[in-house]
Amino acid sequence: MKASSETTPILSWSNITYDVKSKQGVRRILHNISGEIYPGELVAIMGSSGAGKTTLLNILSGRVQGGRLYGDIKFNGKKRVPHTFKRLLAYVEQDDLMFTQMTVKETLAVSAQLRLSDEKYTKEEKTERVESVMRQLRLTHVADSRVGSSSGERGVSGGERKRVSIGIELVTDPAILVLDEPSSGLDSSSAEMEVGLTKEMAVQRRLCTLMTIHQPSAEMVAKFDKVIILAQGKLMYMGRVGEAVSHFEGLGFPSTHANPANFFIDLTTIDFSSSKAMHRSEVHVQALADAFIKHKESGMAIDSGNSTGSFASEVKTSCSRQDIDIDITKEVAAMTLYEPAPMNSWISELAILLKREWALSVRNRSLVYGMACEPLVMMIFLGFVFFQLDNNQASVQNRIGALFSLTVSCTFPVIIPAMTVIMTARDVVLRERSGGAYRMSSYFFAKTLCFYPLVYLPYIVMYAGSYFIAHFQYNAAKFFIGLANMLAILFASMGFSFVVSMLVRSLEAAHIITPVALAVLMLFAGNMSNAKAVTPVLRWIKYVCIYFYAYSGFVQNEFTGLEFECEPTAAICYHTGEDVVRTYGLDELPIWLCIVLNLVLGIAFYAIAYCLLRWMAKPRYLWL
Ligand SMILES: Nc1ncnc2c1ncn2[C@@H]1O[C@H](COP(=O)(O)OP(=O)(O)OP(=O)(O)O)[C@@H](O)[C@H]1O
Repeated sequence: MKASSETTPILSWSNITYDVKSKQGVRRILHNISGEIYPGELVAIMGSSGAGKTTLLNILSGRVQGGRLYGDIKFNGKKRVPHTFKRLLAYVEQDDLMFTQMTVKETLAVSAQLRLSDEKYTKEEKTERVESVMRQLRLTHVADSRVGSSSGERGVSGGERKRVSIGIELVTDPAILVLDEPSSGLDSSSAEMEVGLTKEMAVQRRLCTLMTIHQPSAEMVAKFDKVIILAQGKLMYMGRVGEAVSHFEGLGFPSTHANPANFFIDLTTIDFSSSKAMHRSEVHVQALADAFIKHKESGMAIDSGNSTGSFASEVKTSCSRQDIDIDITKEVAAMTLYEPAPMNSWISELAILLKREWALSVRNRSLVYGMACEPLVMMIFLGFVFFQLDNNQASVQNRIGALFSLTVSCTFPVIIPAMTVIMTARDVVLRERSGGAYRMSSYFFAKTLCFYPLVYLPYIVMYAGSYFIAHFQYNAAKFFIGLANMLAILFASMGFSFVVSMLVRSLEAAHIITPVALAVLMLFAGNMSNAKAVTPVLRWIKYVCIYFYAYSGFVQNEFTGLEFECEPTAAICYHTGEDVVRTYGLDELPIWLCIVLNLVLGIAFYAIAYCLLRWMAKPRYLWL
């Protein structure tokens, strides 16, 4: 594709300079980088590891966070407006962040349904868009296969998965496609196919495509319209591949490689083998950067006859001829809290997300079986360890133990799996959110609503089963009050799992922190310590403790109205259930208030989790 000189570049940037703070002071990551891309061009950013490829890509995509950014970026010749620009730019991340249990077609369909406006596209048009993207990306034959993952979950191949990632973005019909290392983790033929298809789309859709790439094959390089070569954050070259080779040859570095990419990388890689070698290659890179500035300024290739040999030897011996950093355009990027505008109504988002979340939940076999089996196992043990409780003094201890086990079983087995599921999905959700796919509130509702049937149904069976097997007080009112108490602690437990999922960064850390936090809270339930005799300074904890309210509710509900036999030899004898409740200090709050307070705690947990999710998902980008 030939870029016509009379068209305006779709994206142009000048004097991009990016600094970050490091222990040694300010570190310059990019130095005065300028360039432009025209519609229909496929441009590759190349350079060795740490050259600044991803940083440049992120800056141009408006995704850089932190640090100080200078320069100027224009979209279609004008200053970029975050809302318009972000809608027209599609960013494909290096890691394929997708829901592994969804099929290829479902994944693309959800993206189209959420990200294409209902006002502009009919359902049929959205479906046709998905079909056309699948055809274009050669995904039709795997349309109904699960996406899977590279870490063992069965699904499509690595190349197909990468193409699904691209498809998710392409269904929105962007003007600019940005890909971070699209070939990483792929074998050479898949990587070539990837670049080939990207080139095809660039031509067919007049899509401007910018990608970072490490070490492309000669066949891949031949498909690039232009290359941007970076080293140490400095621009070594930007332009056509063939001209790049002659540019460097003109500077006295003849290519000995069949693959131009290897030549560029060899020429611009910093040699870290010793401090002397490092200094030498830094001087070399600086000289190449200066030479390119000169090349651009003169507007023509350096006459090889004049400079062959002399430039190369100059590079080897001298320091930089000009400090390219002194000419920074002092336009500093401001932090923008870019909130992508939703494409569709809240209800329509909720309906799409509910369908997807439900499909994800029921396809997660370990979650479904785990959630169903754990309460049933608990029911059998609770029922038969405390089988047919009677009214002797031993039954007091058994009731106390059974009710505490019931309380605890409504926390750990719910919180840990729910937390794992929420945290595993978090990165995909944040990716979707950064593309403006939906509001966080609709996602939050869909996620919570899908958990309820999975959790509540098995627990209701567990409660009813253990109630009758253990023979708690047979009384309809008591049965339903106990059930309400259990549903309240389950509600609070799920809220708790959301808070931990939003508060803790890594799943490993969450798996350590959560059991410790729950074990501490358990001390305040009123079983291990007397609810009224806790160390005064720590007593407030019981009022934010889901165990305390639930246990208090269960104990009062079961014990009130019971009378116990007193054996003549018994050292301690409880005559009535009320005596037990009083002795344990669990008569402080009426049962209805215990239920209400657990619901209030649950609502508070959900509210905190929602605020944390919104805060986490709110993109804070430096914007030029
Ligand atoms: N926010 C930051 N804080 C500190 N250092 C940073 C930051 N962003 C980038 N860097 C550093 O800047 C350099 C360039 O990083 P970048 O990820 O852009 O390189 P790259 O060319 O994409 O490398 P690779 O091919 O290995 O991914 C690296 O040394 C990196 O550690």
